[in-house]
Amino acid sequence: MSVTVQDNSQALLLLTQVGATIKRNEITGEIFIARVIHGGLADRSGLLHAGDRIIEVNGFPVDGMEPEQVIQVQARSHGTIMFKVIPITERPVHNQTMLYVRAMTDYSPQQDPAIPCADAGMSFRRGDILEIVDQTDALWWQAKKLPSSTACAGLIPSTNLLKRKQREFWWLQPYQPHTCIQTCECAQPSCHTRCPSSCYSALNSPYEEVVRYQRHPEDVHRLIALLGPSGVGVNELRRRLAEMNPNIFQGPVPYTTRAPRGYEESGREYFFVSREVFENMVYHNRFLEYGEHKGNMYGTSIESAKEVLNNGKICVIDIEPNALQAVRTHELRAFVIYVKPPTLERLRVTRQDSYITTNYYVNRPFKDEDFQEMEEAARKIESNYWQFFDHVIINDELQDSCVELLTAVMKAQDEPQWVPASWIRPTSES
Ligand SMILES: Nc1ncnc2c1ncn2[C@@H]1O[C@H](COP(=O)(O)OP(=O)(O)OP(=O)(O)O)[C@@H](O)[C@H]1O
Repeated sequence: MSVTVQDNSQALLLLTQVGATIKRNEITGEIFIARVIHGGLADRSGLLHAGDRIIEVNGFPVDGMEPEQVIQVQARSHGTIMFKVIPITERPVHNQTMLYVRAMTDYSPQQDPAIPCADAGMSFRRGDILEIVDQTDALWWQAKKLPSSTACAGLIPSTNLLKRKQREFWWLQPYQPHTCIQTCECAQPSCHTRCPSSCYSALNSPYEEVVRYQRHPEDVHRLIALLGPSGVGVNELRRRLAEMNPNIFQGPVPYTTRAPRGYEESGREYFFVSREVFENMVYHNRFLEYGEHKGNMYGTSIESAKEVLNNGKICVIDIEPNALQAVRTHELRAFVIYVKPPTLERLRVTRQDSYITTNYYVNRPFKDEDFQEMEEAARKIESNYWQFFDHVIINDELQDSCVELLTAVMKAQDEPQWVPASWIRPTSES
C-alpha cells in the first residue's frame, strides 16, 4: 500500500484496499472519511460515506492518531478490516448526471503538488475520453478513462480548478502578441486561414463535453477533413479516395480570382469570381480557408462543402490546422483524420520514387531535408492539435493507408463516435 501526504493542513491518505481517503480534524483530532473512490470496495459495499467519522480500525481507537498511523493499523490487518464508524447524519444528496468529456490538455497527478493524494490521481492525455463519475467536490472530480478496464475511478482536477491552473501558467509566460497565423503549417507563401475566435488557448475549457453520436442513415454525411504536414500525402490520399468511387466521394469546388482557362467552366473546376467578391466572402467568414498563390486568391467555402453534403455525397477536404474550429461545427460535424509521417527510415524507403512540389520546384525527388522538415512540422501540429483528431493514419505504405482511410471514413459515417455535445444540443456558441 502506498501513502502520500501532500498537504499537511488537510492530509488525505488513500486506503487502497478500501478505496477511500481519510483526513484528520486538526482541532478535535477526529478522523473522517474524506472521499470514497467511485467503484472501489467502500463504494461498492455502500457501507462508508464521505463525512463518516472513524472511531476504531480493527478494534484500535484512532482518535488523535495521525492519518499515517491509521493507515499503518489498517495495513497490519489480514483478511477482514473492521471499521467502527459514526455515520454522517446528513449525507449530501448526489444528483449525479453522466458526463463525458474529451481532455483538451495533458495531466499528470505525479507532477501536481496540489493534488490531495497523488496515488488516487489519474493521468490523462489530450484527446482521451473521460467519464466523469463524481463531481461532488468542486475542485477534484472522479473519472475513468474510456475504454475503461478498471472498476475504480481516479481523481482529476475539475474544469474550474484546471482553468485556474492554466490561467496562472498563462500569466507566467512572457508576453506574446496573438499568433494564430504564425502557427499555420501551410506551404503556400501567404496562406491565411480564418482565425477562429475560439482559437485554442490557455483560456479555453480544458474539457470538451462529448456525447456518443451515430449519424442517422437519412442525415447528411459528416465532412471528412484530412490534415497533415506538407508533403506527407494528404492530397494523394484524398485523390485516391475520390477515384475509388466518384459517385460517393467528392471535394468541394474551390473559389478563385484567376481567369478561367479555355476548357474551364465556372462551378466545375472553380467558381471564378472577382477579387472584390472574394474579399467580400472573406469579410463575411465564408471560407474554411483561403490563400494567395502567384497573385491570385484561392479558397474553399463553407457553402461549397455543404453543397456536396446536401447532394448526398461524402465531402472530403484537406485543411490547415487553423481551419479546425471552422469545420468542427454543428453544421459540418467534421471527422478529422490526421495523416502522420512514418519514421525517417520508412520515409526514405517509401518515397524513393515519389516527387514533391515546393514553393520553388514542381515535382523534384524528395531529399532528406524534406523528410526532416516534415517530421518537425508533424511534431508542431501534434503538440498543438492532437486533441482534435478523430483518427490518425501513419502514411507508410500508400496502399495500406488508402485502405485504412476508406475504413475510417465509412466508420465515421456508420458507427457511433464521440462528438462535441454542442453539435447535438446546439448552443449560441456553436
Ligand atoms: N505513402 C506514400 N508512399 C510513397 N509516396 C507517397 C506516399 N504518400 C504520398 N506520396 C507521394 O508524396 C508526394 C507528396 O504527396 P502529396 O502531394 O499528397 O502531399 P501533401 O500532403 O498534399 O502536401 P502539400 O500539402 O504540400 O500539397 C506525392 O508525389 C505523392 O504521390
